[in-house]
Amino acid sequence: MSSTEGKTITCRAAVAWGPKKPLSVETVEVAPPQAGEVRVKITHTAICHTDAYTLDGLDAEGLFPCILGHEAAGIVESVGEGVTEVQPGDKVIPCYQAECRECKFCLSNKTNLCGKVRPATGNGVMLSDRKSRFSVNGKPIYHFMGTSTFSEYTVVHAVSVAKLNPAAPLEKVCLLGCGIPTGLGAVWNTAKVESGSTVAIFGLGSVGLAVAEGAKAAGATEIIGVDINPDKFELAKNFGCTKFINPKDHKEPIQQVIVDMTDGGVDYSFECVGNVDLMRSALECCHKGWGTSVIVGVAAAGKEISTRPFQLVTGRVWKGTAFGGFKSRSQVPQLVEKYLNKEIKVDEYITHNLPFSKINEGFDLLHGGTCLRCVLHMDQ
Ligand SMILES: NC(=O)C1=CN([C@@H]2O[C@H](COP(=O)(O)OP(=O)(O)OC[C@H]3O[C@@H](n4cnc5c(N)ncnc54)[C@H](O)[C@@H]3O)[C@@H](O)[C@H]2O)C=CC1
Ligand SMILES: N[C@@H](CCC(=O)N[C@@H](CSC=O)C(=O)NCC(=O)O)C(=O)O
Ligand SMILES: [Zn+2]
Ligand SMILES: [Zn+2]
Repeated sequence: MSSTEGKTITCRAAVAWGPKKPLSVETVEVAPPQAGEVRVKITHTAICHTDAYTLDGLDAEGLFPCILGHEAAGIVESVGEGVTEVQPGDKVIPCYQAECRECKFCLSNKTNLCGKVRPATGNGVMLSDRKSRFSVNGKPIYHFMGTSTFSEYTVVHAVSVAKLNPAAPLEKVCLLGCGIPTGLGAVWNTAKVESGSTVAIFGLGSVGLAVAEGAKAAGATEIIGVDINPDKFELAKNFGCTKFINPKDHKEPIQQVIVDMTDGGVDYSFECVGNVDLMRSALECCHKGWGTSVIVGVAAAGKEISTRPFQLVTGRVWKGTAFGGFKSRSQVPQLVEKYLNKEIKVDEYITHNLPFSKINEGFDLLHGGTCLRCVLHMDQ
């Protein structure tokens, strides 16, 4: 039993007071976990583009003030009534895609989505009482994605906690909380890329590179990387890309360039930017009759996709993925094992490490074009 069990913890957190405002690292109060909840001491958290997307005011569900962060790892500090699957001292990853294993989504083999806590997490509160566990001098601060990992301590729903192998290095496996599983799973679960396939990847950030790694592992023979930043291409080779295209080097639409170079189009494409025009290009570069395009990128509130219906009538498939289609509590531990067995990369995605106190520098790095993932160390 921890000395803080049942008590409010006062700790550091990076508060987003409003859209486009720098985060403010300050003292927050974190209330004890209620029934069905877990309080986690976050040891390491990365910054994902989706954090920046919400901070920039682009998130339809964005609420302020809030504590962002959703790609992290830590150690259970205490659990609320009825929680039996984890206990204080366990190494865990908070999962924004919950897995209650009871709702109709969880009972379906067709999706990794879960309906139990999503109505609460989309409103920045906990399910049991529709209230927040965070406050600053008594003023409530919203949760984010049911994770809020930009805090030394956070409270999450027990159905959102993946228990890890105690041998897992938290400073590395924190990245298995979002981007890497999303890219790998987009290939393995959502598209189900077969050996010998041709693949096009739009956007060679962490997610796009994980798509490349997943496609290579699936036996794809041609993996075309598309990015407007040529500095990404050398790096992308190490993840499996075999060819590169910079749309800025071509007058024709990028989808035509790809159709011309692949005898009619690719078998699979993945949009990993969040740009609706690129989503159209990604669909239209797919092969007639069977080509499948997966939307991974998160587009700003209000944005919509469009294409000619004829593209679908003639056999192309347009789909999307959330967290790569992985069922979180069940499969994140398996991904950790794959990492420990050197079957998947993690270290290669970490380009920067910073103390938590420098979180705003971490966001600047994200926008700089040279950072894949920056890991924040919460004890610094
Ligand atoms: N669906 C899901 O579950 C998840 C979605 N995401 C989303 O995936 C997207 C990618 O995430 P990250 O890899 O972290 O982002 P990132 O910003 O690191 O990578 C984006 C890449 O796209 C390139 N790019 C930008 N505009 C382009 C254009 N017009 N044409 C070609 N390339 C272009 C950039 O140079 C960069 O290399 C984001 O929208 C993020 O919100 C991230 C994690 C999970
Ligand atoms: N609140 C956003 C939702 C944006 C989105 O699509 N989020 C992804 C994860 S992105 C992680 O980096 C996701 O899993 N969506 C499914 C879900 O249940 O939210 C908006 O409203 O646009
Ligand atoms: Zn993310
Ligand atoms: Zn569920």
